[in-house]
Amino acid sequence: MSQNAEPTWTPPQHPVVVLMGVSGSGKSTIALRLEEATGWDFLEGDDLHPQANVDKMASGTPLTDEDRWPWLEAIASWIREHTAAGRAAIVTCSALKRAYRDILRVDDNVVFVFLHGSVNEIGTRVRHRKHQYMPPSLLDSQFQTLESPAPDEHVVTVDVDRTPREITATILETLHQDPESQP
Ligand SMILES: Nc1ncnc2c1ncn2[C@@H]1O[C@H](COP(=O)(O)OP(=O)(O)OP(=O)(O)O)[C@@H](O)[C@H]1O
Ligand SMILES: O=C(O)[C@H](O)[C@@H](O)[C@H](O)[C@H](O)CO
Repeated sequence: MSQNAEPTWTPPQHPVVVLMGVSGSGKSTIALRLEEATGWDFLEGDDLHPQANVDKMASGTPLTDEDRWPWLEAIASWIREHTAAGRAAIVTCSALKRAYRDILRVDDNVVFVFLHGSVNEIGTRVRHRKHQYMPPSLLDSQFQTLESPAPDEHVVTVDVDRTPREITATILETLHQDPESQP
């Protein structure tokens, strides 16, 4: 794990954790584990894609910025409701570009966790899974679009070459939550 935040960084008391990364990096897998461990509200960001976006991806065409803006705004609204209410939460969203993350970073309660892996490693995973609409052929464009978080974004980066349990424990420790709370 590399923690890009300053050494003195303390997690917010009621964080909204955005699990980001390319398709197949493990966002949903880790989010479900975090949800089980913490009981925090959970949004699968893909559930807010309009049908046109889903159809486009299913046909093997990458989304454009224009396709993504309204989707990102919808996720940001959900995040804002939670930070305003002081409710901790977990969200999955690819958030591939900095401009996308800037929309989601509604205030200091938002903590991005970047699930980082190589195209080979994640490629093997997506070829071996079944997904409702996302074809493995779109993985290259996901990596081409990805802007790795810059140090000043204070994103927590976690390598995905470990078990989901280990990755989740690392994230819980970073958030000052009990890693033993995982079922
Ligand atoms: N740490 C891990 N080790 C091994 N396999 C993993 C790990 N994390 C996830 N996987 C597997 O990799 C595949 C992709 O994971 P997952 O669906 O959670 O990714 P995702 O980022 O949510 O993908 P998408 O954005 O396309 O929905 C799944 O088959 C999952 O079981
Ligand atoms: O920004 C994007 O291109 C999309 O969010 C994709 O990442 C897909 O939604 C996801 O990978 C499928 O699950």
